[in-house]
Amino acid sequence: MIDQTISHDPHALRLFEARRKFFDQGYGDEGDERDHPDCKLPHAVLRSWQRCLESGLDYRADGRGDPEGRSELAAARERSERLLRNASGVIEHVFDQIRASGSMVILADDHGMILHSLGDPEFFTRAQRVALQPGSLWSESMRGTNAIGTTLMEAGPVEVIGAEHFLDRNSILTCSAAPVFDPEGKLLGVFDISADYRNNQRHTLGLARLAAQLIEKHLFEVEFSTDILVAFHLRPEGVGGLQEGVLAVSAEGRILGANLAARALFAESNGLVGLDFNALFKPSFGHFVDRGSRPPFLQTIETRHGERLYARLRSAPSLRSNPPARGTSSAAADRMAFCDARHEQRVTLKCLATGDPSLQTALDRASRIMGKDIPLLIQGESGVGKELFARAFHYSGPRQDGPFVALNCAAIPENLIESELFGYVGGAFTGARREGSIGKIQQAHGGTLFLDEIGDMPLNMQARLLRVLQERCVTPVGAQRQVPVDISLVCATHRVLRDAMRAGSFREDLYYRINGLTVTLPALRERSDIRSIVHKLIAAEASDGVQVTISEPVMDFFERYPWPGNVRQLQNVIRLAVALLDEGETEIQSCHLPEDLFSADQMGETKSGQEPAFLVEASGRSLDEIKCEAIAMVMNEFGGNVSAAARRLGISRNTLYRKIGRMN
Ligand SMILES: Nc1ncnc2c1ncn2[C@@H]1O[C@H](COP(=O)(O)OP(=O)(O)OP(=O)(O)O)[C@@H](O)[C@H]1O
Repeated sequence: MIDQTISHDPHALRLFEARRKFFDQGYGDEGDERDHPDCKLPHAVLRSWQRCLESGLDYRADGRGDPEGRSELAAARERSERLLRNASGVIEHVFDQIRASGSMVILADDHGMILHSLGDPEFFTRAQRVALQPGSLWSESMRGTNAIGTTLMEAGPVEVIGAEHFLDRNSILTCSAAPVFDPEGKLLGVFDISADYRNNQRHTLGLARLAAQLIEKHLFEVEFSTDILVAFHLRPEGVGGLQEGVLAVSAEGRILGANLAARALFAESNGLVGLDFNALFKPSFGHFVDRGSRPPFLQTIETRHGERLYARLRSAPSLRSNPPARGTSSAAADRMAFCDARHEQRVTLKCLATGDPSLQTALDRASRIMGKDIPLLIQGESGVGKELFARAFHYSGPRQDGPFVALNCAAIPENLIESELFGYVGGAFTGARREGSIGKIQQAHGGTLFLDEIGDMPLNMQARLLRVLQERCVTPVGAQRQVPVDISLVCATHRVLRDAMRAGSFREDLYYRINGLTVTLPALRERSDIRSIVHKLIAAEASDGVQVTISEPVMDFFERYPWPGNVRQLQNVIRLAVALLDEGETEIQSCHLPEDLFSADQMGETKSGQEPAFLVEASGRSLDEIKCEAIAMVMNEFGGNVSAAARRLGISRNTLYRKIGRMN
């Protein structure tokens, strides 16, 4: 049963003793300490031995099992094409790391058939003696306890060293394996590293696990490249690492896929796929997306079981083109709810007219080019409503029954922009969906294509886009033929494109092609219709039938505040205020406003003693007046109680005394 080589190895001898106990007396000592003097067997190994014994397998059996024929291997590879495609890079990478260590890297399918292997030549020959080669089946029922087959049975990483293999003949091996799951939690196969028993290295199991995780990560990112990804971890620094949990979520907030860490965190018995984001987390999906789309991108969220996580929203191209239905996402609902007809999905330019002259000019000019083949370029700071304007332009014109398709050029990785915009044919590149994919340009056929943050489009894409606009045809990646497209183009940017042109990051010819008409939307602080917007936003946020009003001091403060985040910020402030109203309370007062609206920073109390950037920007508008206003309002609200007012304002009592002194 044991050869000369291992007879000098204390571990091997203890293992030999353990085998004797198990096979002769029918029991074994379980434990996780392999080096324990009593040679405790790892739980997984002992469980496997028991299974093998119960199935009638004989440990002395030859069990070699010739490799299946070529056609079986080809069929298995075909069946596992998705696994092979996503694993090939990892196999090569890991093999590079362990080259010349007398090891072999193996990928097996979910039946235990070896699909692919890379190994050092000297170990290859030994491995072949036990049929460790492509086409061989290493299921537990076929070959007893072994890392591949036992990993499949245990659905977790397993290391099987020397005589822990059930069959005597396999005791020349040491094998470490980890399962690979698809984003739905289905076991796809096993990543294994095998070597001569004498070359056993402690860290090999860790390497196999890491490799399996890398394959899963790759698979996840490729399969959900066009969906919304939510990455999270218990610690902020864990987000972005290999241990992060990742969920792929549809625009409606439904879970489409979950990686292993996410599945482990929730441990839902029926899996996570198909569940609603809102059933797992607070805040709602809409709030999460809304907050996660702007700095600071890392936010805290809570699971429904009260666990606090750090989370980040990753590429969400599909969100903008397919906004969630009202009730599932407040972000999308915001966009829809702006007209008085609150359930109106199709906002029009008319709805946006709330009395500000410069906005009115933009609306008038845009109306004039409606239905004409003139591209529209919308400029303005972040949050002023450029996308809403683009939607309104689409739904006010003759293409309103066609699609409105949006792509945020800043929100998707550079290497995905091409396939997102132009689409691709099946097999065009590694990771491409077999059936290919239709790009945004083609999706917008008969309607409007909205390219947000066009200033962030990579230069090579700019050249291709220009060609599409000139030729009115698109060529998907890998396709031989052009497809004619009929689109109306609306672009938006918060950058000054002329500066980008001068800096060489934006093509001049494209610039002239996209700005048939340029409109610039005013920053909120420059608008004269803040009151109307506030009323409309309150109406959109308040629940049906409840008439919410706003106190005059708060409205006054709103009119003077510089709103660095523009309408988006105002909308968030109002949403919070409405949510903070007590039952029966119908008036928004300063106590319903977020504290950071008055924070020390915003009151000009920065460490350097300088005004924060947005206050400097608004310097033409009497900052002192704004500060005094805020202080007076809060002091008034707390009946002159300085301590309470200072707490509310987020500044110290001394600072508040000083400020009041200066005001007087
Ligand atoms: N005139 C408006 N009336 C009501 N709500 C508005 C208005 N303008 C913008 N909003 C709301 O403010 C939020 C931000 O608007 P939008 O996304 O259109 O801005 P943006 O300028 O495209 O921002 P970014 O440059 O950051 O993409 C949205 O929720 C939108 O519904």
